[in-house]
Amino acid sequence: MSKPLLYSCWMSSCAWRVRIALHLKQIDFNVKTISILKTGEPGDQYSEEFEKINPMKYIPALEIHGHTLIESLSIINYLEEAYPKRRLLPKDIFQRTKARAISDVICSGIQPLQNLKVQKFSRPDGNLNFEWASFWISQGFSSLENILKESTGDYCVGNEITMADCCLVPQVANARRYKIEVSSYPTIARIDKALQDHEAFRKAHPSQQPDFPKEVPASFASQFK
Ligand SMILES: N[C@@H](CCC(=O)N[C@@H](CS)C(=O)NCC(=O)O)C(=O)O
Repeated sequence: MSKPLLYSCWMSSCAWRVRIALHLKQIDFNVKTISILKTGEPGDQYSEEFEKINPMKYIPALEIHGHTLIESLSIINYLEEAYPKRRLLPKDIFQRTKARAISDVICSGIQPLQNLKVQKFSRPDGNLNFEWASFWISQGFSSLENILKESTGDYCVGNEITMADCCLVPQVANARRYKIEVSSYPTIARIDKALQDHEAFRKAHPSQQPDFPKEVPASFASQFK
C-alpha cells in the first residue's frame, strides 16, 4: 500500500489536528503542501486541481487506501475506526462523548469564526482582521475553560490523550498568534503545556513541516515566542 497523503500547510491548525492524530496512531504519511495564504494572489486551496480534492477549498484532506477524505474531525474519526490501536476516544461512553463535544466546540464553535476567509470577509479591504479573530477565540476560550475544568485530568478528558487534545493544541497556537494571553485560561494553558513534549505532538508541530519558512512571518511571531 502507498503511504497516505495529507494535504497540509504549516500554518493550518486544522491540518495540524490530523497530523497529531496520524502520529499518535503511528501511521507513516507523506505531505503535499497547499499554501493557503499567499501575498497578492489566491492561495492554492482555490486552484482547480485542489477543488477536485476538497470542493470546500479547505485543508486538510487525506488520501488513504484509494479514498480522499475531507474534514479534520471526520478524518480523525476515520483513523480511530480504521486504526483502533492507540485509541483517541475513551472507553467510557460519557467520557467519549465529552471528548467529542470538546472537539466540536473547537472545530465548530471557535476555529470557523477565525478562519482566513471569514476574517477577510469581515473587512471592506479584504485583509485579515486580528481584532475579529482575537475576539472570537477569547469568547470561545472563556467557555472552553469552564468545560475543561469539569472534564480534565492530565489532559482534556481525564488522563488519556484523546481527539480533543489533537484539537486543543493547534487552537492554543492560533490564540497565541492573535495575541491572546493564554495564561488567563489556566486549565487550557496547563493541558497545552503538558502535551508539548509528547513525541507525536512534537512531530506534528508547524516547525517540523517541510514548508515551514526559514523566517516566520511577522504576523505569526507571537505564536512561536
Ligand atoms: N471544518 C474544516 C475546516 C478546515 C479549515 O478551516 N481549513 C483552513 C486552514 S486551518 C483553510 O483551509 N482555510 C483556507 C481559507 O480560509 O481560505 C475542517 O475541520 O477540516
